[in-house]
Amino acid sequence: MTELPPPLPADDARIQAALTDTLRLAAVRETGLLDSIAEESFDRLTRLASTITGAPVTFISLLDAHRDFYKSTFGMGEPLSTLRQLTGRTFCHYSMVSDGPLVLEDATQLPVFRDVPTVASLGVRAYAGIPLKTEAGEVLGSFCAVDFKAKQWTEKDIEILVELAHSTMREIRLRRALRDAEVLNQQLVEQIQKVDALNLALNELARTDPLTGLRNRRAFDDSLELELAVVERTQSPLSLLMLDVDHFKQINDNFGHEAGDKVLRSIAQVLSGCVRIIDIVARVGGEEFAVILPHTDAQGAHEVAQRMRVAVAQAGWLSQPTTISIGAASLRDAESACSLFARADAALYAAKKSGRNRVVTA
Ligand SMILES: Nc1nc2c(ncn2[C@@H]2O[C@H](COP(=O)(O)OP(=O)(O)OP(=O)(O)O)[C@@H](O)[C@H]2O)c(=O)[nH]1
Repeated sequence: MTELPPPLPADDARIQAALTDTLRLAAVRETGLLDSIAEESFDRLTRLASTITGAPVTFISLLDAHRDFYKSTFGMGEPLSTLRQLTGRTFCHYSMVSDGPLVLEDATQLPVFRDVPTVASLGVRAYAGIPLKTEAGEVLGSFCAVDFKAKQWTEKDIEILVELAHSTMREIRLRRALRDAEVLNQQLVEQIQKVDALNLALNELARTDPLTGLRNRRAFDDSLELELAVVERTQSPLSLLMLDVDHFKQINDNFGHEAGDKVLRSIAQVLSGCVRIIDIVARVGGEEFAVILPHTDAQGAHEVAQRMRVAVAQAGWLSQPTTISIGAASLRDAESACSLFARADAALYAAKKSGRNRVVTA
């Protein structure tokens, strides 16, 4: 490389303008590498550069507005290897504004370059820096090799450094693509979570009676099957109440459909207020309700049913009392949900037949 003329140092104003150029700085920050820790994928490249060129020190610099950040250093030794950033004018600044590789055999012999602080402070004499250029033409920093004695860089040395600078840029692009993919992935996860939440809400809606907010018939059927499965394991008692509002047609006829709706909502509240948290209250028909009472025998079920009947009768929502009839049935050995439901319903029918506003146990 001795036949190359010594490079002309760029003037300070040009370097300063390039250092603080907003597009270039944005590109540097976009790498996401500033202040990041050392990584093998970059260290491998600086190590290789030293091995092949024989330069004792190699490094990858990223030029922020007011400091050089070293993403990877090789051969600097302690404590220099922990010095991951430099301030003041550096060779990399000249490399940034040089059109191609900046190759200096002996900085101490060259005007301006000899005044670069690291010449005096660290004893740097030879420098070869390959600008790290984005596809848009922004220079992020340099891939550099340094020697502490004058060095005649061979063409092969420079070719290798140029190749490794390309590899560094590929690594930077790859990291960027990975980050973008991670962001996309995160967005996808969030979308899936939203859809899941919506599905959950929809499912809940499909199982809820819109008028009273209680479980609807479908949810009731599922709950009864589930509770029966529990009973099969635990052998605990379980009872079912079927409730029907007495003469509800008259309520609608006398006070209007809206008043009828209001009564249904109020009954739902009263029934819910009469049970434990594990009990399940559902609206299973127009003016029909059902209550599943886990861990409750016939006597317990009768007590709950009476409590509900009295609470509704005493409510006084309308100028005439509202009453309910209740059929109660307790699960028999190996009985199906269907059979239990039919027996409770038959008991309800008996309560209606025998005068209403009463509880009949199957
Ligand atoms: N307001 C209102 N009325 C309803 C709703 N669903 C059913 N109904 C009414 O409830 C009434 C039920 O009447 P019937 O089945 O004859 O029974 P009932 O009048 O309560 O008489 P018994 O059950 O024999 O005491 C009908 O008039 C239905 O229109 C509802 O969501 N809102």
